[in-house]
Amino acid sequence: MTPTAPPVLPTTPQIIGGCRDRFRPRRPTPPPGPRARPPAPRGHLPRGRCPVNELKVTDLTVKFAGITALDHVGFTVEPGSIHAVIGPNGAGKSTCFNVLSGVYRATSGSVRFGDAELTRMAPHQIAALGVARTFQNIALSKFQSVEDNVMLGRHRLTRAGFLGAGLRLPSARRENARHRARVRDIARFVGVAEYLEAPVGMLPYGVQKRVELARALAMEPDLLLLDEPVAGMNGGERRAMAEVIMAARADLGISVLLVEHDMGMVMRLADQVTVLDFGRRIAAGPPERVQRDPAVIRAYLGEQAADEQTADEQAADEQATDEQTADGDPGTIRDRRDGRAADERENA
Ligand SMILES: Nc1ncnc2c1ncn2[C@@H]1O[C@H](COP(=O)(O)OP(=O)(O)OP(=O)(O)O)[C@@H](O)[C@H]1O
Repeated sequence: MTPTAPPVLPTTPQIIGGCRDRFRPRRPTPPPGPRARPPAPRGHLPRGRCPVNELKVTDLTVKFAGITALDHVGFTVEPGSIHAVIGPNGAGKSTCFNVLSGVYRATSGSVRFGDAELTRMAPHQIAALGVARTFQNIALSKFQSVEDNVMLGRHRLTRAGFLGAGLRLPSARRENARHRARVRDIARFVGVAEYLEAPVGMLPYGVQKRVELARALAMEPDLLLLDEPVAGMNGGERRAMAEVIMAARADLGISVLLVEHDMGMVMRLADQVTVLDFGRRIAAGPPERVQRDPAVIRAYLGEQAADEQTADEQAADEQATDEQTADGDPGTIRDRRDGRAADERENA
């Protein structure tokens, strides 16, 4: 089956409690032409609030027996921005995500989301603050329908207790209907509405990944943590997912922190990038700057390749990279350890 692109609804985008002005995408809209970005899908997701909380990671250290997976790492995710954490295999990206979502305990350091200190919280408490995450490997109930899977994301917003729902009290039925209507809105937003009745396990991989994103959005998050959202996808599926992520930020004002190996995706989506290597932060800044950073090139390509980049070559690279970046091309960064990013270039 071929992936289905999210629909572009023929409506004026509804932005949502004034979020649009406040969280307008920071990069200028590219001019029309062959390199113009496709329009983001428009949704109907009324929200009563705008995210105002920044995520501030300070001096975060995580040690496993004998291994320092994160070593005094720090970065800030501004409200309404897309921030990428990248790095070669084993750099500490997943460990970082697992601390932010309460799965791992930090050895030291701080993770603040607004006024809350997340390092002392359990995953469900962090979720209750409006932090939702997706996983590297799809974590959905394969035998349940798309609708029921996305409904699981509404759990923390459900007021009717187990008894009320079991007895099918009128108030519980009304609430259930409201949540299901919202789930349908969200399914339209991410482009999976046509699959609502289908068991998740029957769907193509790219659609399943979008269902997982729909479930995270069903939690009405202020911050989305996306762990390799396009891993294993083909080119069409990647583009569809990229559009949904951009729409979540642009139309809903949701902040996004993503870990991704696909450098084309990172360069295209991220406002800011933090680069880790062997648990340390080796670079940070806008993607255009980070991809030219010698420490980053060294981390991905190795010492020799970095040394071979003479001043003349760098000047030539810069010009080429500017052109590639406009196309979402990964540019100079490739993964020295598994070559995945390089293979993914043509699909970006
Ligand atoms: N639960 C754990 N127990 C022991 N060591 C761990 C654990 N989780 C991660 N590590 C180690 O911490 C280091 C960082 O791993 P991590 O998975 O965070 O890297 P990563 O950047 O996400 O890599 P990848 O891109 O391959 O997913 C690695 O050396 C890894 O072996």
